[in-house]
Amino acid sequence: MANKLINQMGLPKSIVNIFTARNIITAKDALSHTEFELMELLDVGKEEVTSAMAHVSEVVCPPCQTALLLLEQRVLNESLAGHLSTRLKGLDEALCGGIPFGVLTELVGPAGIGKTQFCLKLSLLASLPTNCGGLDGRVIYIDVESKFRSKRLIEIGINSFPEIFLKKGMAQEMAGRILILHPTSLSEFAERVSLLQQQVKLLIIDSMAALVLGEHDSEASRQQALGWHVSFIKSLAEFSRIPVVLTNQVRSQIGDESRMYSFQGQRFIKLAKSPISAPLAFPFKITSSGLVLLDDEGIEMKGPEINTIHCQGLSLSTLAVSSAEYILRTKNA
Ligand SMILES: Nc1ncnc2c1ncn2[C@@H]1O[C@H](COP(=O)(O)OP(=O)(O)OP(=O)(O)O)[C@@H](O)[C@H]1O
Repeated sequence: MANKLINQMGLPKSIVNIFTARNIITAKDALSHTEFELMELLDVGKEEVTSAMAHVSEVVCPPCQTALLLLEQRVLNESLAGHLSTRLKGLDEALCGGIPFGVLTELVGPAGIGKTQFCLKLSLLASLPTNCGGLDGRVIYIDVESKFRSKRLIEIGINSFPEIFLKKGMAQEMAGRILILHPTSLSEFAERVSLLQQQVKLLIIDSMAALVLGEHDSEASRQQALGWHVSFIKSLAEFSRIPVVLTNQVRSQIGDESRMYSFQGQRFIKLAKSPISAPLAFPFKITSSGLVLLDDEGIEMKGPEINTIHCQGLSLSTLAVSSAEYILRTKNA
């Protein structure tokens, strides 16, 4: 707007010529002066300058918007952008339809909480036909630590969508839509990024931390690499307008990193850092059909508790779903 040309604003030709003669070409050039300076510079009267500047300001000023209009636009953008339904009623409602397209969604929690189980279910949902509520697409599943189990995928499919998975050949067809990659680095994946054009409707990276840790020795170089990785994946999400889900394991400062927690108490999915939802926590369990919410209402969390991940020795164990800034947490959060 500031670079808009004075001679294209519908001002009288006489005044345009005076501006041009004094090398005042754009709206910015004109608006950088006070009216008195312009009177002196252009050698014209106050009335003419005031009227010309009012016209220039009007042309370059962004149109007025009400709060209601901004809200309506946001809702419209959201619905155009789309969501991948998780089929977890409370979570979908809080997320305005599910995992959003075009942005990164991070699943973070301790080992064994259910991040991979959640990813398996999302993969199935993206590959299901649209008349069954899916996206009828292909999925790229970056399985960094070789935790993908096709047997478990089929088990979740049969128990969640028996009408599809029990039909002859359908389980194979659905599973065939999920392409598993085992890159040892993101650069290796980046070389195959053209795969995203082939009807891919979901990208999963399980786990992001492992992808970065595998490539770099020192903490400083990891953090630097993470910045690059996140920008790259963010732009992939924005460019391809598909949901991108990353997992990230929270590790205990004291514990043995490799062992799974036993989760004696209740597991919770917390919705943290969502730009559209209240900070909610949903109790869940894992069954043969995948993650199941025990309550669709959710518990509203007040204060910093929403960003806390509980793991060992506590009754509350958490899987956090967040769709905002990305933080590499290699220590107990
Ligand atoms: N068939 C099943 N029925 C019920 N629960 C299951 C089944 N298969 C796996 N689980 C549960 O899933 C949990 C493991 O989840 P998952 O592998 O998703 O963990 P994760 O968060 O991805 O861990 P990591 O960070 O180590 O990859 C186990 O606690 C187990 O209780």
